[in-house]
Amino acid sequence: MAAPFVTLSLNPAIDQTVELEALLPGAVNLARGAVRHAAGKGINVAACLADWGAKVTATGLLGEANDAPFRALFAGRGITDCCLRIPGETRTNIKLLDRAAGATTDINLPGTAPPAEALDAALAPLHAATGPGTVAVLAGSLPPGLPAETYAELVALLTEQGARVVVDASRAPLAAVLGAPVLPQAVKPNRHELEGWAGQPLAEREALLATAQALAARGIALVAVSLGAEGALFVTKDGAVQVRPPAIAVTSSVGAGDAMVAGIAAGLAENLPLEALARRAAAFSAAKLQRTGAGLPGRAAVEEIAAGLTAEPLA
Ligand SMILES: Nc1ncnc2c1ncn2[C@@H]1O[C@H](COP(=O)(O)OP(=O)(O)O)[C@@H](O)[C@H]1O
Ligand SMILES: O=P(O)(O)OC[C@H]1O[C@](O)(COP(=O)(O)O)[C@@H](O)[C@@H]1O
Repeated sequence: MAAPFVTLSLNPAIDQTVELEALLPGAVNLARGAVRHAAGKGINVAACLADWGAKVTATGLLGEANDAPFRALFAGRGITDCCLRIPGETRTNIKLLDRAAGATTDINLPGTAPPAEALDAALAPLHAATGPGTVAVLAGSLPPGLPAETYAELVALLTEQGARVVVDASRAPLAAVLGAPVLPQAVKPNRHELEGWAGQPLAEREALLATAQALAARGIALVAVSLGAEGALFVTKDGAVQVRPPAIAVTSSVGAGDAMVAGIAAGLAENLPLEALARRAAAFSAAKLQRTGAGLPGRAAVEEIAAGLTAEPLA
């Protein structure tokens, strides 16, 4: 039977989070400590959905030399592990938490080029886990050597299989998805990614909204534009809302976007109306911000946060 949720992670990562009093570029920085987590966009989405209580299958590529943290995460969360192991290591991305500035500096490595035959072998379980009603999440960068059209082609194939497809990508893969004849059900660019696609700054909310509305008018059912501490815009062809985050202490913003993607996927699976879906997605992010590493505190806590949020209608 097809899984309700399937994620694809072609370029996952181990996130090494290094905590500093203050980041001083060009100087010797003494860290308070460091932690390592299995991560990457699709993996983080799978962890959040599993913590929400959903049945999730994780597909994609993992380096066989350092897959222990991923195996532990899948086992701990009850995620079905259908990731293909390939020779070598999954990349390590560095996250520098600057406590004084309250900011995170991300250093994301390119990842390792997979062997030629690996892509088809990795995609077979994705297709096997997909059927009518599946929500398929394609998230994160592509490793070196994979064509920019990889996600765009998958959107068409998975849609043909009856899935609702959510894409979280940037740069050339995002442009390919947005320019393809078959569009996904939902996309979640952040401001920077949407500006990169539009080829111009989108400083004002009106410009962001107009760009998102143009994409929705072309046939993407939900366009979510995440704006960090300003929250996010959620746009359909029939309406638009902004949800602002609750006042909470931020432990780590790494993975907040992935949590939002998971919330969108959970909302799509239940056919939630725009306002409820937006509050759920923002609540997933808010719940994630209170912890380092992927995941949520559990469904009841997330629902409580969602109940306290307001979706402000936009003209
Ligand atoms: N510093 C922050 N304070 C409050 N909420 C935040 C903060 N950073 C992120 N969020 C929440 O997480 C969501 C996703 O974060 P964002 O940084 O926009 O995504 P991405 O990680 O994809 O760049 C935001 O829409 C917002 O709801
Ligand atoms: O696949 P990319 O674009 O290189 O990003 C990978 C990085 O993004 C993350 O998934 C976090 O993403 P968000 O902060 O946007 O939610 C990290 O875990 C990972 O190191």
